[in-house]
Amino acid sequence: MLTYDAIIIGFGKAGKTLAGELANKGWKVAMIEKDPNMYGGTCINIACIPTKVLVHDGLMKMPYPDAIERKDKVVEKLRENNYKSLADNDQVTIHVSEAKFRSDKEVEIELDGKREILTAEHIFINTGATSNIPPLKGDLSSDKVYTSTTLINRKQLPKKLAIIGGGYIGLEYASMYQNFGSEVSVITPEDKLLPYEDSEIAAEVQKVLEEKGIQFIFGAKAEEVEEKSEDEVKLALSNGEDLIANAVLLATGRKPNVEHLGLENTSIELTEKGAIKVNDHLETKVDNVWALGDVKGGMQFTYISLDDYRIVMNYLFGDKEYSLMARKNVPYSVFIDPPLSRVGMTAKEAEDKGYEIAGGKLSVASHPRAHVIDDLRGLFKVVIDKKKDKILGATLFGPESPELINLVKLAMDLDAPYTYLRDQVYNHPVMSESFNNLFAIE
Ligand SMILES: Cc1cc2nc3c(=O)[nH]c(=O)nc-3n(C[C@H](O)[C@H](O)[C@H](O)COP(=O)(O)OP(=O)(O)OC[C@H]3O[C@@H](n4cnc5c(N)ncnc54)[C@H](O)[C@@H]3O)c2cc1C
Ligand SMILES: NC(=O)c1ccc[n+]([C@@H]2O[C@H](COP(=O)([O-])OP(=O)(O)OC[C@H]3O[C@@H](n4cnc5c(N)ncnc54)[C@H](O)[C@@H]3O)[C@@H](O)[C@H]2O)c1
Repeated sequence: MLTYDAIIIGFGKAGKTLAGELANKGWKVAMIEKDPNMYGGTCINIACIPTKVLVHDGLMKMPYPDAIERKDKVVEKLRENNYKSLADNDQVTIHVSEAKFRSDKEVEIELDGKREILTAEHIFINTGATSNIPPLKGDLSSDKVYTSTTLINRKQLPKKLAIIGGGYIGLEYASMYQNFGSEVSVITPEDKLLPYEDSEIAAEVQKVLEEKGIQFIFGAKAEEVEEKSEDEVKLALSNGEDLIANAVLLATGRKPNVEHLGLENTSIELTEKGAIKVNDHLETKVDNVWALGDVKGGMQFTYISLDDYRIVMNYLFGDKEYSLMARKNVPYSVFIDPPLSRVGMTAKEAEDKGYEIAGGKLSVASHPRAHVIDDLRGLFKVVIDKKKDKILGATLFGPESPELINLVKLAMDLDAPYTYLRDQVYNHPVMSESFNNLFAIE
């Protein structure tokens, strides 16, 4: 049996950051990662970074095969950097193996062809999530059926791409592949786009994406996939329509990676949605066994995984004050063209919670910077608590919104009145100066 101070399962954002920090504090750390192509985790290898390289290169009108090649180089470089950051640390041992719990504090791996048991007082589970495969009849192992991971390894641009699911992945891939020149159809069971977003902005997103040429099929599910020819499949939809495509993307959510983890050999419990159940400090039902990132459910973002790391570090070495409850406003962006970004509540959510609200609204086309960059698409909206003059939320659909939203988040976290963003001296001509007008609320 090999004994460590900490065992970390999964080389994801929280896990790798934690490994480095614990090692720097003198802990002997075992990092277990099942796939050497995943050093650094999901984000840099198969998710945020490769997709955003492709989003960028699609906008630049780079030919698709060249963009795929550039994406591979970026990923390789980042993976190598991530590997080195831990491999060069004498306190860290990297084991390449699938990890499986044998008991609450024992983890089995394969080492030099033999089974080996590792133990530690502290164990951190950071195994991420994996694509949900929808219940679809037909051969899902077909070389024309993809997940978000496999589609971006396809070397040749699909002429016709059918996307099942209209969430983050569905929309980002739709926008990106349309920019490269694919004809894209998105099939979604909902009756409109982005049902949880401000409805006026969601309608604007739909209009802009449809103007790009993306087709949306609402209120429908894909039921069966059937090979038509060497490079075509037929999708049978629940509304009776058929769709012919060269590639099908399954973009129907991601589920926590708990399979094969041997949790049945422990007292660790799962939530109804199959995530690892944790308390406010991310500890599981077993003392000193923690779960961080996608595997513990909730919002699935890299920066949430990083913030989970902060919670655990604060608990182990700090004042124990930081927790899930103490986490402030979390912004997010969907990297469609132009991007959609959001923090806090929509007007409807605020009203449903009983706030007396006022709203600010600005068409991107009315702002000078939009003319400078020749992109007039989009709409910005903010929601204010009328009684306290505080910002309740912002939904920004337009160029540079992924940067802008962090300014609003900062003002909200600092509990600043909305007039703070309204009355700032901003430089010019930039997008943030639109806040002078967006927050000019009666
Ligand atoms: C296509 C796509 C695009 C995305 N874009 C963004 C974006 O732009 N911005 C953003 O913030 N988020 C984005 N996300 C979400 C983001 O990628 C995830 O939230 C984040 O990577 C989760 O990180 P994590 O720390 O939970 O673990 P991960 O990074 O998922 O790491 C888990 C690791 O554990 C390993 N593992 C699993 N099981 C075992 C086991 N039993 N033994 C050993 N190792 C194991 C896996 O191989 C993996 O390397 C995107 C996701 C996808 C799919
Ligand atoms: N920019 C970013 O930060 C970013 C980008 C991509 C992914 N992500 C993360 O990855 C996660 C997963 O993304 P996602 O788009 O797969 O999930 P999602 O939960 O955002 O959307 C899934 C969509 O699939 C639909 N769906 C479910 N079952 C279906 C079925 N059988 N047929 C047709 N449609 C079906 C749902 O109605 C929903 O619209 C997101 O929650 C997000 O946190 C983040």
